[in-house]
Amino acid sequence: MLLAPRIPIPRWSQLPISTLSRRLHAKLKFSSSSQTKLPVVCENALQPLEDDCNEFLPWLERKAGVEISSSLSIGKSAYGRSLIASRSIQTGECILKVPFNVQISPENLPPEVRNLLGNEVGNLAKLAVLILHEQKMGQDSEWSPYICCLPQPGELHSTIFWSENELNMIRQSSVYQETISQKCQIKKKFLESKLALERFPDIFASINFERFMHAYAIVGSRAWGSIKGLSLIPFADFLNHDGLSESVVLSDEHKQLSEVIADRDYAPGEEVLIRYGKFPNSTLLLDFGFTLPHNIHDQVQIQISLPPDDPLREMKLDLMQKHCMPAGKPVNGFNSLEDSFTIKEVKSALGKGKGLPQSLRAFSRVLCCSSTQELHALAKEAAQCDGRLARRPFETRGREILAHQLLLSQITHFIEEHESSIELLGPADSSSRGGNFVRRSQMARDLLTGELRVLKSAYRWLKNYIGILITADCPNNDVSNYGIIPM
Ligand SMILES: C[S@@+](CC[C@H](N)C(=O)[O-])C[C@H]1O[C@@H](n2cnc3c(N)ncnc32)[C@H](O)[C@@H]1O
Repeated sequence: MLLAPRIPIPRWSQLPISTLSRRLHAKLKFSSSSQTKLPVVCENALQPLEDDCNEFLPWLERKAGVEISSSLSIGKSAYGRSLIASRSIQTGECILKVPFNVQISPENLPPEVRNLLGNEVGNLAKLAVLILHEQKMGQDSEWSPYICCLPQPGELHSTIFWSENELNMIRQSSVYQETISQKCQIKKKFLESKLALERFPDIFASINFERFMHAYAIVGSRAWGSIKGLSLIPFADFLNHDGLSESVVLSDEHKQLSEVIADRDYAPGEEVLIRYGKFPNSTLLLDFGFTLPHNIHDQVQIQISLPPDDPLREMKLDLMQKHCMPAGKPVNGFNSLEDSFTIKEVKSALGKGKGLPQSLRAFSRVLCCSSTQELHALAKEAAQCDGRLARRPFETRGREILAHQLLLSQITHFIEEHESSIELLGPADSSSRGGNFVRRSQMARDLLTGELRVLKSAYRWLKNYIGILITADCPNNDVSNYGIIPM
């Protein structure tokens, strides 16, 4: 997550650390409506904390030398540890302030370890090493009360911890591939850190890849990043996520603290939630190990490729590269025309709201060209406009229809794949296997149904667009000239 700077007009934007790192080289059930935010009656009633957490806040306040919160206490909900209003909270009230001096950053690593970890290791891995170090110190760690509260192995549900069988449930989603890449990335970080760790066998001898990955996932799901780097913010990191909340963790450089302002009133006993970011279920699942049943930020990543037997393949590839189309980038060093496009929910099939990404529509226009003349015409048009290829509808309506029919058939294919994967999962909670499998099946279902919703919205938009073109061109719906099947 990214800390929003504490500036007069707050910027409500955050990113999870692991998403950031990937880009750079990373129940108490509440209704999801921000208007009501009433607790939904469920089996997961809020429980007072039965473990040492009663002592946690006083310990942190002693360490910080200031009061951190007068309105929150630590509780347990189905989301794990959580922060609960210990009295009425008013909208706009500052509910916690955690000074920088009790935040944990790579600077807190013992200098002899820190100096051995090169820049290439990165802050996320350094913080993971720090957690492993403090765990080894046990009661002697100055952070021991905090380290004890972190999730244990087996308690995290990011897809990096899923078995091959469990991962198969989400094979149709891009999260499947992203999980594999993320595990490779963590392995790389482990090997880079290992060289340094081996110099301290008494501390790190028992550290294997699994333990490193667990520590890495802890950091990825609960550290905040800012221009200064990356830090764990004890107490603030007990706050759970609501995608509709307007509360985020703010950073005040001037006062040297992080704080949270309530975005609504809370009654005593209610769980206080913040927004980690405007994250789709794919991000929540990979980086945080949970999903939301209906996530308004859902999106789907689709991959479209140019058929290898397209006679104009080389020319199309060349043109796309010249015009810096994302899909023109060589993949794995090969001249492959394939890339992924992100589709968000298309709000209305009738033209209101956002349509499909322009880059995707441009890609399919290039894909459907069947002569060198057509491609030359696209290049000429791009040169005369803003340099971007195929951004305008084809002048010949039939070509525009074909380009969008091509997209429609791809989207239909993705819809069918998602539908059969969801069917294979069976109805919710019907699995005879208990524990993690049931939980992860539900996450897979949330992920795939969210992506399906987005795909269907794209499908409706495309059908509507094609329908308009066909009707405009062929009032009698005689589309036989185009070789198009009437819809
Ligand atoms: C920053 S920590 C929040 C405190 C955490 N519950 C704990 O036990 O320490 C983030 C983790 O909390 C859980 N979490 C947060 N919001 C959630 C939600 N809306 N639904 C399910 N789990 C959630 C996930 O396990 C996530 O990785």
